[in-house]
Amino acid sequence: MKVLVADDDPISVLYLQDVLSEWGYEVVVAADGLTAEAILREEDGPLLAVLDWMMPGLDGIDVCHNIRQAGMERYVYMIMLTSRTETEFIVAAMNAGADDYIAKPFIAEEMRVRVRAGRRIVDLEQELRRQATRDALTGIFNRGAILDVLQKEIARHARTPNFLSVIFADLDHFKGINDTYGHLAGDEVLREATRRMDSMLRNYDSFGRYGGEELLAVLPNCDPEGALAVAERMRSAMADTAVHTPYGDIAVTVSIGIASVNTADKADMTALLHRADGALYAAKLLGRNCVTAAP
Ligand SMILES: Nc1nc2c(ncn2[C@@H]2O[C@H](COP(=O)(O)OP(=O)(O)OP(=O)(O)O)[C@@H](O)[C@H]2O)c(=O)[nH]1
Repeated sequence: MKVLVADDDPISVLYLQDVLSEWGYEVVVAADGLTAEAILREEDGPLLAVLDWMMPGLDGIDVCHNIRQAGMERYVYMIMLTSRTETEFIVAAMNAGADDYIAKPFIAEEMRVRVRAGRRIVDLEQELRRQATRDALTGIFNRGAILDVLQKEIARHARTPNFLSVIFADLDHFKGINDTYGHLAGDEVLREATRRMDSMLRNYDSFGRYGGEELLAVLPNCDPEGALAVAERMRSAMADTAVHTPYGDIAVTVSIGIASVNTADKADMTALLHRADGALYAAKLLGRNCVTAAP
């Protein structure tokens, strides 16, 4: 796990770097408050931080305050390093958003257990977030989370001329699979189908379970031709090989509807989903196991 050490005293930084690396942490260093804040705000920034109170630019208190105000999605656990241990200072640090403090000069063992306590909180927070955003059966995003991703992608690319595509995929005659092989076999098929289709997506695409056996992929920076190619790969990943389950090999196909929008054209999430859903309906009408693009 990454830990940010923000301190303008190079000796103190070296010592902290030494002990934290020895305990298995990956240390990121900032020599002033502004750099510390910028690092913590990075998309993949550290979730744990040890901040010196006195720093040039922004001090540790300002950094805590700004990070809490930033409304970041992930929680950053911040430990204030301070030579001021009177109650009023501690209260000020905690009020600014610090989670804990350590008196300077610190004893390594105390630092170790306090950072470990922080790590426990961060781990718990991440697990809660995972449970809240993932579908329990398939492990892909749940409906709320994939719609959240789509909304954010639309907002992120608003006013940039760029294509955003969505893919709606629905397993064909899934009720029949449940009826013939049982619900547990249906679950296996659903799990394997999401795994196969997910593996056809790029790293920056997202995949979620929209409803029962209806899946939604969000493809940023992907034009209609690109989306068609991905959807076709998803379709054949299902049609080409039956799903091997303890209840027998089960052949299953998927119908797919796609819709693309140029994000410069004030994309509307509901309208985009509606178009993709219409395309999926058309694919079902065409006899299933095919891909249809919305006009
Ligand atoms: N095993 C299993 N079945 C599910 C799950 N979620 C939804 N289903 C089933 O998926 C089936 C969907 O059936 P329908 O909506 O009639 O669609 P279909 O049989 O796939 O037919 P078409 O979509 O028209 O090709 C229902 O029988 C649901 O009970 C799940 O998590 N596990």
